Amino acid sequence: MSKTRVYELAQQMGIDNKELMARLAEAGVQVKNHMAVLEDSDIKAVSAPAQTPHKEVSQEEVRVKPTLIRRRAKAVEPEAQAAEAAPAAPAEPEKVEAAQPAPVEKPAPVEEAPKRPEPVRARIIEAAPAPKPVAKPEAPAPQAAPVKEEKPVVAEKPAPAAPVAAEKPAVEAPKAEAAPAAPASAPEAAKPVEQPAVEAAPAKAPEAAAAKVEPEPDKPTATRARILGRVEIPIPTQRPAERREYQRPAQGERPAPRPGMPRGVERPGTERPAPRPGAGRPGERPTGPRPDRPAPLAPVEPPPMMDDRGRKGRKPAPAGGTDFGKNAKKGGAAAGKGKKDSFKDMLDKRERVFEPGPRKGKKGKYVEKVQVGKKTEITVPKAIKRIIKISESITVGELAKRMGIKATDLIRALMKLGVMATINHPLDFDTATLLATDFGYEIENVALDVDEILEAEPDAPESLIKRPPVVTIMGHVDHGKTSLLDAIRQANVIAGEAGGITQHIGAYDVELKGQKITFLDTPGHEAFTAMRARGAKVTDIVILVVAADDGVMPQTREAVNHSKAAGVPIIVAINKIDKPEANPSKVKQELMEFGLVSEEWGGETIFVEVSAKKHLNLESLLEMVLLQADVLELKANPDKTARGTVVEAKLDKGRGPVATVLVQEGTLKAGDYFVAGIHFGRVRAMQNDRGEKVTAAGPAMPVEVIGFNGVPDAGDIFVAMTDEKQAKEIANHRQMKLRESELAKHSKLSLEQLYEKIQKGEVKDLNTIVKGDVQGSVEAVAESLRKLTTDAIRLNVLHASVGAITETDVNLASASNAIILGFNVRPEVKAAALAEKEGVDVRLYNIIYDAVDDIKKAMEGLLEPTFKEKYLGRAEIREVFSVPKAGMVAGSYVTDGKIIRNAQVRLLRDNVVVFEGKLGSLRRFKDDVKEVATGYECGMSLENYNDLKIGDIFECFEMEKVATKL
Ligand SMILES: Nc1nc2c(ncn2[C@@H]2O[C@H](COP(=O)(O)OP(=O)(O)OP(=O)(O)O)[C@@H](O)[C@H]2O)c(=O)[nH]1
Repeated sequence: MSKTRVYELAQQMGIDNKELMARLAEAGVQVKNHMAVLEDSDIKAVSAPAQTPHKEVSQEEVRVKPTLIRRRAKAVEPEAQAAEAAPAAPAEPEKVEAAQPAPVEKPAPVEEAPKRPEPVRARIIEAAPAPKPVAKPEAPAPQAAPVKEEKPVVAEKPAPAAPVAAEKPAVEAPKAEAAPAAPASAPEAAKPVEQPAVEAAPAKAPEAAAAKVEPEPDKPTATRARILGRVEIPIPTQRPAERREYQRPAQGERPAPRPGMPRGVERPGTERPAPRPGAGRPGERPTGPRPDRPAPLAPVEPPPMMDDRGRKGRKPAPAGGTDFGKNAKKGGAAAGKGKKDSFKDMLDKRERVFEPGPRKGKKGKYVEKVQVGKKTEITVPKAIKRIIKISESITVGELAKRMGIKATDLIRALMKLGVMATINHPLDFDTATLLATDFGYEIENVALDVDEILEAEPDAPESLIKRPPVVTIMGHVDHGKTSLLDAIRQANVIAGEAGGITQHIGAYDVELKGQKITFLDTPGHEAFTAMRARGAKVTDIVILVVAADDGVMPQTREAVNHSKAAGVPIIVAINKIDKPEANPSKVKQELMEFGLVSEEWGGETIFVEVSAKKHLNLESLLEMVLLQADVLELKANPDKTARGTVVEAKLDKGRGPVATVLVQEGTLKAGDYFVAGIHFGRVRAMQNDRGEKVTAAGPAMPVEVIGFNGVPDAGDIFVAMTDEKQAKEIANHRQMKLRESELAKHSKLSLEQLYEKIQKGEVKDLNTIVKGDVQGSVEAVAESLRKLTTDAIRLNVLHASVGAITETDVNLASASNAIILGFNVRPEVKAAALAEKEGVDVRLYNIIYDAVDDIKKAMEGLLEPTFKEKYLGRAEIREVFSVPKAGMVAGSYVTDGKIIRNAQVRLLRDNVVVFEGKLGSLRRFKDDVKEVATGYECGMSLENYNDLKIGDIFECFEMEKVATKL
């Protein structure tokens, strides 16, 4: 080769000029620079077999230590190519560690291997120059192992092992299409299996080399490469290689590598797997790529991904796609123009795709849209809308809503005024006005003038007709009030409506000679007073019962005073005249001092001597009542909407709230709307005291009305209305008023309590809440308790109503440090639990006097350590059986706690105690058991009590001795 210059040869050899010059120097050829012309002999000198491997462009091997070779080479086998393709590897200066020096038999250089134990650094030579050697057919020819010469890897220092390695690749040349690193014959040189690392780090060499491979694909097939050793592959730090199946292409159908697109890039799945630890024994033949293992050095994701993304319109990347980093440009340039993206580009592209940050894309897809929001316009309502109409009061939340502001702002404004309020706090007209003004609003009070609406219109005299008198019986304890009422009623029933079943509805009417008399069935002045305190004027005539054998007693006196205060005429019934010791005269005499002078003694008071027991003079008593009624000229207009008074009320499990209404004027008809106290409703049904259904009730007729929305209080004025809306409004209005007053009362009370405690030291207030089964007893208890107030202790009844003790009651008690007194009622399960938690004392009684007695003792500090009931559990009756000998047995389900055989038990029906005593039996299936826990069924019977009904509740408890609290 004449006129071959150094740089040309270097190019042909795929090495750089310096290196060639160094080799030339080694070979004794002196050149000045890369432009120097070389003689053929010179060229031969540097192309000597021993050195050929070094001249290989696409492979380098370095013996790092005796047992380790670092090598970078282009694979001969497809796998190898693929591996190379894993071009993600950083540029060329890849360092690969070969496991062993790979002892090789044949080629001489192999033998040298052991002689060169010193580690050598390998370097991949750029692929660009590699093609040239291929073009030189003679280069490989001269040597026994021409293939070796084509080794793509060139060690800085000739590595003897390299040639050895080169031998094998030859065999695999046919498949070596992929061995882009090895031009033409090169494929053989690079033993793919051995150099995973190399493949991982292939430079651009592959592409260029691959292109050259095509011309002589079959050349290398003659021999088979041998394994020199294993290459230790550094653990990739970039990104894990993808695990893909490698499919070895069939011989002959090897596709020509496209220029600019390295094999590996196209087929990333062929990355060579990492050698297993310990697998790198010298001479061990590689088993080929292990597709099941991830290639450790496959830092770049396969391009197909990009293709898959279908991103179009991107500028085609230059060839030399495996280049990265500093070699990227170079490689790209060297490889010429490719149609595909370079890896770097692709990587960039990929990054772009996944980049979370805003990025300006072609379509603006990733451009952050900064939209400037439209400024909210603050609208000012028209003057007419700035007037808020309220009805007496309004809650904080509602006022805020109407003004279009936040409730918190309003609460803040209230705090400035010194009012701590919640969103549901009611504001009166004045406060609301004050607040609204601050926010530019006006408040208009459109409150209902309830009194005006409910005011009874005066009736025209001609519309008034005679009505029956309403009578209340009063008297001292045990003087026979109840007996007299019963006797009158009994006599009346027998005389008139035999067969009628008398009902306790709190009032009833009797008839005498065609004239009716209505009796209120709540004897005692407490009830009378309580009703009167509510503004109810119900009673026309009072029958004062005085036992002829006992005379005037304290309560007799009270009754007289109450009656007089109410302006109600009194008819005195001297009872028990059947008794031998009866002394009616004494009674008359005693009553004189109260201004009750009998007619026979020149007075105006009617006295009738009766015997409730013997039914003596009952008729004459009634006659006197009618006579008195005549004197009173009791009249009413029946032809108008009804007005009346609630006499008694209760919550009936089946029918809901039920109240006995005494109609005082007008006529109440079924279907009428009405308002009663804080409740309203519509008359769904009515029945009289004999349980008969009635459709209309005229003046002085007591009827039980169903259709209330809540349980009214005794003494509530009942007004029938034609307008439902109005009835509802009035009731709601009253409710709000009541709440306000209760709130005020409670806070005032506790403040006073605190003040008094500070001022008076020992003085205490005792707050109570009274719950009972019927209104009458509740009123009576409340009244009795109030009377217990002494100089030392003031007794307050905070709340008294009909029904079970609820959580609300307990809460109120807890807040006011009150005790709860229950009469024939029980706490609901949740209420009992809450009471326990809050430490609220709940005392349950069946007898009013027991309660009063307890309170009295407590107030006097005489309350002895007592037994307190300990709640154990509840069971609900699901089925009732009649068992011979045993009586009624209840199939029950324990809903709470446990039922204990020997504990005490009470039977509750609608939360009212109907029996208290002991269990007769407690069984599970056929066995007697000591206790049954929650969730189990059992059979229960009561000792001496058989009135068991489905739905009744057994409440199990035991008595515990506790220290007195009060
Ligand atoms: N001998 C006799 N005994 C009577 C008569 N009326 C009532 N008694 C008895 O007197 C006792 C009390 O009678 P009640 O009707 O319960 O008296 P009360 O006034 O209703 O009693 P309290 O409800 O406790 O206020 C009972 O034992 C009655 O049997 C009567 O006319 N003659």
